[in-house]
Amino acid sequence: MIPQNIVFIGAGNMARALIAGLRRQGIAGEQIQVHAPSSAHRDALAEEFGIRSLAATAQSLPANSVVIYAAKPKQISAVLALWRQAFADAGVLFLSVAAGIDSARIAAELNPGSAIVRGMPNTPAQVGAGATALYARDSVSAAQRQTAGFIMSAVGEIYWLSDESLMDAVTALSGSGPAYVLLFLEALEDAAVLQGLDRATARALALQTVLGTAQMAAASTLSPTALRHQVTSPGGTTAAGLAVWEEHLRPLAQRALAAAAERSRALGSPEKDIP
Ligand SMILES: NC(=O)C1=CN([C@@H]2O[C@H](COP(=O)(O)OP(=O)(O)OC[C@H]3O[C@@H](n4cnc5c(N)ncnc54)[C@H](OP(=O)(O)O)[C@@H]3O)[C@@H](O)[C@H]2O)C=CC1
Ligand SMILES: O=C(O)[C@@H]1CCC=N1
Repeated sequence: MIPQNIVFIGAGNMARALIAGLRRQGIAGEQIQVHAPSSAHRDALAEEFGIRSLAATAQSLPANSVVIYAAKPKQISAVLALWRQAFADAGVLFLSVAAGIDSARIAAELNPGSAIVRGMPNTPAQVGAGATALYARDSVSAAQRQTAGFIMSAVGEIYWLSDESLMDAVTALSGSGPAYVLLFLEALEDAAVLQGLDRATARALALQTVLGTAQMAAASTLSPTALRHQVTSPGGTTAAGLAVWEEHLRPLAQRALAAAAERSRALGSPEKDIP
């Protein structure tokens, strides 16, 4: 179901990516509103995408509105307290992309019967290549589920979860993942410069290698392991490089995802002091 009125709370990176995607999908500018404390930020989005800038907290919203929470996790309680009245309409679908904040907490602070979908997108959404995991509470109707899927599909692939507790792992993998891949790119580039390549060539080759490999893996029916074996000649260069990666990479990946998932759980805990 195509939403008629979409309100963004937050005018940062994720809001911008989603608004761009929705406009690409043909959602009219007047159907989208954005609210954030900084008038400069929300007005800039309004101008760029032809949407409406919402200065004050709305007291009521049209039926079947979708509210997309795209401000920081630590602001969610204050925002819910301010907007609670406007969300009281049973038809409002609340879609939160805040890391760590589970839907039970949102329901407790909003209204136990509220229709709430939790999503975890990632920044490749900026170019329509995002990966978003979604979880819907029981109170979400089939039409609302479809609406949430439509919105997040505007910026890439969607994956529905039936167990919300997996959202911390998803956040650690695909939510934070673009930063890991970018760090990997930086590390490859620096290492290639150490081997004598100029920086521009090192950057271009590293980027095309990661991009091409991801495209190859996505197009193939073979597993990553099988594809890796195709690159690895016995006694060759790849085997020599892989021996070094294998020493550290898997334990590092496990520690990194465990740390990120733990942080996701901490962000969701109102008792913890979140910086
Ligand atoms: N960045 C990422 O890779 C991902 C982020 N997320 C989640 O998305 C959410 C947004 O992240 P991101 O876009 O990166 O953050 P940004 O810092 O880019 O944007 C946050 C926005 O929230 C606004 N804001 C702050 N306080 C309030 C308030 N009281 N009411 C309304 N809006 C407010 C800010 O306003 P102002 O413009 O006035 O400063 C800003 O526009 C977070 O919850 C994050 O966990 C999820 C997946 C990936
Ligand atoms: O770092 C964060 O907390 C957010 C959530 C996932 C990606 N960025």
